[in-house]
Amino acid sequence: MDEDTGALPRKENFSEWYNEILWRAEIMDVRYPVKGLYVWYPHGFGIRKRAYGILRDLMDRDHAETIFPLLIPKTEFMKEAEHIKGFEDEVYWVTHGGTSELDVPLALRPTSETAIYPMYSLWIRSHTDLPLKLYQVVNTFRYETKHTRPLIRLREITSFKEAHTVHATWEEAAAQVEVALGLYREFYEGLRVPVIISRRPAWDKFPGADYTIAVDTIMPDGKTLQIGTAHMLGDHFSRTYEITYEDANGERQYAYQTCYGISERSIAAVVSIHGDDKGLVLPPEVAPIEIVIVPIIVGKRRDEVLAAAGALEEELRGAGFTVRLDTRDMRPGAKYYHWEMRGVPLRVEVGPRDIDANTVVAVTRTGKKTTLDRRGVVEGINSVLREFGEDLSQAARQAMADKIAVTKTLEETAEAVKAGVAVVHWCGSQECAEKIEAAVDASVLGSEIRSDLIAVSDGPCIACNGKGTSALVARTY
Ligand SMILES: Nc1ncnc2c1ncn2[C@@H]1O[C@H](COS(=O)(=O)NC(=O)[C@@H](N)CS)[C@@H](O)[C@H]1O
Ligand SMILES: [Zn+2]
Repeated sequence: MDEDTGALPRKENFSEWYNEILWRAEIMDVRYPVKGLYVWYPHGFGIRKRAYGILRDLMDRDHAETIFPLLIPKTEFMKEAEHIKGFEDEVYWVTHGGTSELDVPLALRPTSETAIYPMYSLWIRSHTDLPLKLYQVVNTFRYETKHTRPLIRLREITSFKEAHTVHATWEEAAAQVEVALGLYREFYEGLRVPVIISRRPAWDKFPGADYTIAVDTIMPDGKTLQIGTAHMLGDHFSRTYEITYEDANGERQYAYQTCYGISERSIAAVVSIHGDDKGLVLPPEVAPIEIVIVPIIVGKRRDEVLAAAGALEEELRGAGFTVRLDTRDMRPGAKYYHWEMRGVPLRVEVGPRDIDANTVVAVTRTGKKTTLDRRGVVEGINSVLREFGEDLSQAARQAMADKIAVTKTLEETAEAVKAGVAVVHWCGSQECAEKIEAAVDASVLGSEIRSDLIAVSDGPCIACNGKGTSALVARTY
């Protein structure tokens, strides 16, 4: 990559800041010659790798990972009416193999229900086969007609983690939706990304689902980003794909299902929420390089400093950190700038004074400086990084809290959604939702809100004065 120079746009100009940081911090190259398809730079891929490592650890607690085929025969895809209606404008079709036309066109999976469920129908025979909980991390394809955006709205979703579970009863499936939301909450805690969970209105639920519960975060420009969803599928798909099981009395029953997904929007959230005017700020948990060592080389003691820096690198690597010793022939300030842009959480400086005092200077990405004893340096760094991660969580929570306003009238709501999320009383009717959306130029995002930053209450619907409860209204990505 060409060495970067010059300051980023200020983060308050979020859209420009976001577009520039993707290449300046070597996350994604947007120059691929197909709209909506982008290329991971290795540094960005390293963030994804660590983030999805956390996600897999959570999923592997009680799911099994596998991979289903990418291509779905039209005959299977077209079976579930509501699902088709929801996706027919977004599906890519493969119609030829080489020069010969395929007798059955093949869909590129937009999501994998119609690839997986015909196999579930073959695999599930008895209640002893249940519950079945599988997931895959694959690329999926959606011919998005809305504005595409790297990491946020892609036509090839490269990091689509989709779980598909099968249960004997509706209640067990409903409980699994709650398990999924718990996993997502833990995942985003690991990324230090605050979330608001809510139930999507019926007209926004996943095609073919009974209901959808979504995980949103609030981006720096006040718009919300849906960074995960969990769907209760009931027995809609099991009736369409004949997923039945013999119960303990030998009766054939239709199974009940859920599915839940996360994509690289999780990385968009990390980049957007923690970044600052100097570049990326990465939580240690997902930083491809956690520590960069910068030797402060002063004249004749050059070799001594380099030797000390090398020994420190060995020790830190031995302790399990991903560490980089930067011995490039550059001013220290230019090195600081380079690694700050890439979000490295901790810089450790080693100079002649430190050697004499048997200390090192640790500087976090957000500028907190600590002098550490060279002896016990691993413990010292661990506590500095732990505190750094906590500080990121707190700052992100506060930033979210500052973007949430409880509003009582349409006028107040119209004002509030320009900078963030409004919490209003809504009766739940589509008619009132449309009135609200028209009046405030934002979306009714969800009800049954779960967030420790929002106190849910009852009150008169701001559109009809009827019995209402708290609901989210916001502009969305
Ligand atoms: N075009 C897109 N680009 C990036 N991420 C997307 C895109 N479309 C959806 N997502 C993300 O993927 C998540 C799951 O997608 S979904 O349509 O809501 N749900 C499903 O596809 C279900 N089969 C659960 S896996 C969404 O919550 C959203 O965060
Ligand atoms: Zn109403």
